Amino acid sequence: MGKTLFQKVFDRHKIAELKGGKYQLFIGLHLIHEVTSPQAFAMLEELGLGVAYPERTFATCDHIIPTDNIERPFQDEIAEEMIKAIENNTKKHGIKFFSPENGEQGVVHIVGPEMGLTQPGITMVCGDSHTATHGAFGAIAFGIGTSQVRDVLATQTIAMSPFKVRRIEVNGELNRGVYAKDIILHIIGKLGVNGGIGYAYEFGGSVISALSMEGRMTICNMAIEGGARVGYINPDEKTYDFLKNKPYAPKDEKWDEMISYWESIKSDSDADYDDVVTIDAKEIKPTVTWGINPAQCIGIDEIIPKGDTDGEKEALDYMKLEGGKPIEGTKVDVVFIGSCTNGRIEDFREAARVLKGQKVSSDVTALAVPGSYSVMRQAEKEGLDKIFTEAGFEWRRPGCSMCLAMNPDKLEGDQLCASTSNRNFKGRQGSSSGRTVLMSPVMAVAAAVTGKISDVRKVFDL
Ligand SMILES: CC(C)[C@H](C(=O)O)[C@@H](O)C(=O)O
Ligand code: SF4
Repeated sequence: MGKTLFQKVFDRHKIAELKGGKYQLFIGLHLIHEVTSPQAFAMLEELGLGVAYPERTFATCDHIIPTDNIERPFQDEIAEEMIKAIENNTKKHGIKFFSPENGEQGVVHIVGPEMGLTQPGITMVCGDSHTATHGAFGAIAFGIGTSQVRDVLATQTIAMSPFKVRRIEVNGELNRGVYAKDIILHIIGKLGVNGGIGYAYEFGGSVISALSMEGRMTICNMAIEGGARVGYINPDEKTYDFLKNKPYAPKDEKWDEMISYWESIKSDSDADYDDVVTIDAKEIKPTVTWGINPAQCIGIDEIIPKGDTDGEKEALDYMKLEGGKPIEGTKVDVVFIGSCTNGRIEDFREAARVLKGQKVSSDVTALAVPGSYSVMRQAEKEGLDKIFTEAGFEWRRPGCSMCLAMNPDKLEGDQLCASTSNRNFKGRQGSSSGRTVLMSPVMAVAAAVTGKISDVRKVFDL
């Protein structure tokens, strides 16, 4: 029996066998941000320890950063303290900081790949649950808690048990108006928010292979929303083309050497999976959430569940939606295009393509927030920002923004937000009664233009 990429990469990074089925695993790359690193550095300080491999650690600031007025000091004192802490900690320990001042800042899961730090066959961690995003390159990447951030800073290793591996194959031809976001929402809808607990998800099949690297990142980004801490895709030519010439990508002979390593860690064709799920692309429609977790989703032309279970009742109640009715036509107050799920250049290109020449509905507030300075610069170079602003969107500076509202971008009261982010939990977007409906960027544009949750296939000539 052959091995999966997960098994090969895990085995290669094992240092020692520990008690209870755990291993000490070497971590190739550690990304840090301002929310989960300050206490980790404080714990190191208390223990009198330094950072073992500062050259394998990279920092950015994303959650708390304002997206309109980025003048320092930030108006919010806590935000200012947090950015100061990461500035000081990175300086003290000789860690590279992708700052707004040097024009390299962005959401951590967008910056890693665009810098060429995210590479196939590495182990990587970040004190952030959406770290599996980097699995799109064939890395074994997962989120860790603050005490593990401390451990990785101090030792560059972590204690963990391997995951089982579930292969999720998506084959066939995608329907019109269906994007990576719809695919992953559909998968989570099918397998549930807890379906992936204990598993790494290996995404494959002809539909996944045909996706761009941006689309693949959207898929892996949401693995955790299905309970899987790791989500990955075997590397291929697209992966290598994306990586080539990125600032931290291997160069010259090292590049050729790495290609042979990357090829060697792909899952074998006879790999032994713990589970296999096959999905026919024809089943997948433009998908939206109607509830309070990402598995509570339906095709845009489907009916909201009636509320037969307590979970459904709770969700309908919170969302102020009526079971048994269509979701299409529900009034939208805010539209948010951005986040580490859908804040990449391809997302803004596709959103701008359908938005061009249209106007945001007069009662909708619409934000377009690039995932990083690099995305922002590229979008502006292509004139995409103009398309957004002329339509009535606000074009902002990079950050997590309204994805979780640890910054001034927040919903008010029970506003309903059509959002390209990854979580529709209660209160997620900054108001304790705010409502989130997850969808793809083009669906968000359709919502912005019509002021309602709409079927993109009816609104635009795709
Ligand atoms: C703040 C951070 C720890 C958190 C995470 O772990 O994912 C955030 O990024 C999120 O998306 O909820
Ligand atoms: S964009 Fe959202 S999901 Fe991504 S890291 Fe920021 S807060 Fe978390």
